[in-house]
Amino acid sequence: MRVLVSGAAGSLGRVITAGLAGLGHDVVGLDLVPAPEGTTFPWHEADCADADAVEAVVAALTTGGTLDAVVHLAGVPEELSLPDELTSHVITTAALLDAMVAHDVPRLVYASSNHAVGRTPRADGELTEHALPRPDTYYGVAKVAAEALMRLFVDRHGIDVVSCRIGSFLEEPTTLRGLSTWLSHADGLRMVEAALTTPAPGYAVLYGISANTRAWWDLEPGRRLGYEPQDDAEAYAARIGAGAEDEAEAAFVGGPFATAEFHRPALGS
Ligand SMILES: NC(=O)C1=CN([C@@H]2O[C@H](COP(=O)(O)OP(=O)(O)OC[C@H]3O[C@@H](n4cnc5c(N)ncnc54)[C@H](O)[C@@H]3O)[C@@H](O)[C@H]2O)C=CC1
Ligand SMILES: O=C(O)[C@H]1OC(=O)[C@H](O)[C@@H](O)[C@@H]1O
Repeated sequence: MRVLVSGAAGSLGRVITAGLAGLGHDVVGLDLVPAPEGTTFPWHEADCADADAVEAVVAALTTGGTLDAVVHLAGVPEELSLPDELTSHVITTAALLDAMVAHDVPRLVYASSNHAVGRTPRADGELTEHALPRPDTYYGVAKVAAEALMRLFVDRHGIDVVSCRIGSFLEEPTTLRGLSTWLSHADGLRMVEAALTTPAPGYAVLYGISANTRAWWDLEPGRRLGYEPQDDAEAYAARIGAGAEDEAEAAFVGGPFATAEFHRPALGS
């Protein structure tokens, strides 16, 4: 497949582009910043929040060729102001969706986040794909809004979207929470590959975590799409130690993002 990967210079982007290229896909990178040294695939430097710039990139890639999918990983993975979050996650997604529809690009794989449902209490039990939007931060609000926008485009235009609500994408888990929420690099690639190749998903959501012994987020939605995680954070449990998890952090899906540390006005400073 020929795949445009936004946020290609980032922590997910570097792993996913290298992995997809290794699987034989024809990868094109897109990022605000230049290609990392040694990059061997084509690269476009543009702001995904700039609709004209995104349109120009997608137009160039679809003139005399086809683009099979976009993997949208561009975005700031932290809590910013509400307007900045909306720009980083919703406006960038909108620019890509508009360009995809204009140039018949049929599939989007999106790096959503557990923080879209981060304020869901752990006491509610297993977290399923049917959890209602329940963000823990403005970051989470923006992921919810991006998911709503993608669903609208699926319904209106018949494109396919797989929204991956990622846990903690790291080389290895570093906290007690991470023993439940870890997504290994190899499983991250398996997740994206499944989301790219599963036949006709329509609009689908999955939880992007590894096969962690301590997981309490449902892996079935991913398995239905062909995502079979192989790694387990438990292998690192001894290294992390038995230190008690902060009670407030353990109480919600979003962990620390759901704590009072992030409480602030939605507008103004
Ligand atoms: N790292 C994690 O554990 C998780 C990440 N995610 C999501 O995955 C995506 C990627 O996250 P990471 O790779 O960790 O972040 P990162 O900060 O390492 O990489 C993001 C990349 O996107 C680029 N970028 C940011 N805004 C852009 C824009 N407007 N236009 C073009 N490029 C832009 C940056 O230059 C950077 O190279 C984000 O959307 C994040 O919300 C979701 C859940 C967990
Ligand atoms: O929940 C988590 O562990 C991760 O979730 C995210 O969406 C964030 O981008 C990342 O900074 C967090 O570490």
